[in-house]
Amino acid sequence: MPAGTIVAEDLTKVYRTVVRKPGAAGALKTLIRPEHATKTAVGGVSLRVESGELLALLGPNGAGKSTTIKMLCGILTPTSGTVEVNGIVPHRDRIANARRIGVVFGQRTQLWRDLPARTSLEVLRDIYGLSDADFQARIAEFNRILELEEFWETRARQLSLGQRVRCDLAAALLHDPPVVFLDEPTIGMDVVVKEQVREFLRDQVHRRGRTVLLTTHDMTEVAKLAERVALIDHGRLVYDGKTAGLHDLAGVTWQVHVTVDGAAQAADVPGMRMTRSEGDRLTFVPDQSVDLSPRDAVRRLIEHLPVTDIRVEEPDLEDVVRAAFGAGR
Ligand SMILES: Nc1ncnc2c1ncn2[C@@H]1O[C@H](COP(=O)(O)OP(=O)(O)OP(=O)(O)O)[C@@H](O)[C@H]1O
Repeated sequence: MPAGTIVAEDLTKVYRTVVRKPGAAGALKTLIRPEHATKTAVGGVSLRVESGELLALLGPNGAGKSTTIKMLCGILTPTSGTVEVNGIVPHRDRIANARRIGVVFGQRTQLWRDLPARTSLEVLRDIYGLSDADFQARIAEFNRILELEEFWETRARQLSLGQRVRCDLAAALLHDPPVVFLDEPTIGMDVVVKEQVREFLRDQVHRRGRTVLLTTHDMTEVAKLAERVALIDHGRLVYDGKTAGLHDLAGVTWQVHVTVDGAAQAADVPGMRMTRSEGDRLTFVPDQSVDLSPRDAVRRLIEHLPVTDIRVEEPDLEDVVRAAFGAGR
């Protein structure tokens, strides 16, 4: 398997937890004879990410995204199924795996709280056995987009969230891993820093050919960054394909809003269905049986109606994903 490839087959994780009973007597019972409950957080997920590809893993709270990413990066051992990243089984060969992946958890840091950002990266340089020349070259590369020098001498605990995650990204990629996992990397950041992080990831994928798998709840992020998405719901994959193809899955499509000269009339436009009529304003959607582009729809509407204004509305990705999860249940 080539470096940079992620392959998971039928990946499953069942958590086993102790059922806690209320009250002092309950606590005693739990201690003496604990009862267990099981929870299938991920149930049979198969996916493949090729070298140089960026995949966004989406899903509602509790869908199983973090559990999946933790199995892919070797933090958790799967209950069943197989996983290989860079040709390595991550939970079996943890040291070799750690040298070939980078991991960023948006909510946690791998920096040393009381050390300046620079020193944390220097410690990692020594752990990975990087030469000083390689270290300087890597930092210069990161600096170009992440602007680390602004807070180079600040202790990690005094960094803002955006500064901390920028530094965590540098830390995760310092040893030049082919595969990078990011769990909600931009959570809680302002729009400027979010865009900075996105630009950095785009650069790492397109120019450096890294493979990136990230989880996010931010649909703007997905629309701007990911050509391919995987949707996970109740521990199962409900979609894996092009971001643009999500529209078809959810049955959500573009629509055309038209203003006509005079009062609205019953309009019969081939290949289109009228969904709303208010005064001189009409809304049309394409017939499901017809393969019509928005451009052709506009042409047809102008041919058939006395149009004074026309606007195509693309569906909001947020609505599409909401509809998709409805469909996946
Ligand atoms: N250590 C654990 N022990 C028991 N159950 C767990 C554990 N970790 C997660 N779960 C459960 O497994 C399910 C999947 O959790 P997971 O954190 O993978 O979801 P997620 O998609 O990452 O959610 P979010 O978007 O809220 O971070 C949830 O029902 C969660 O409560």
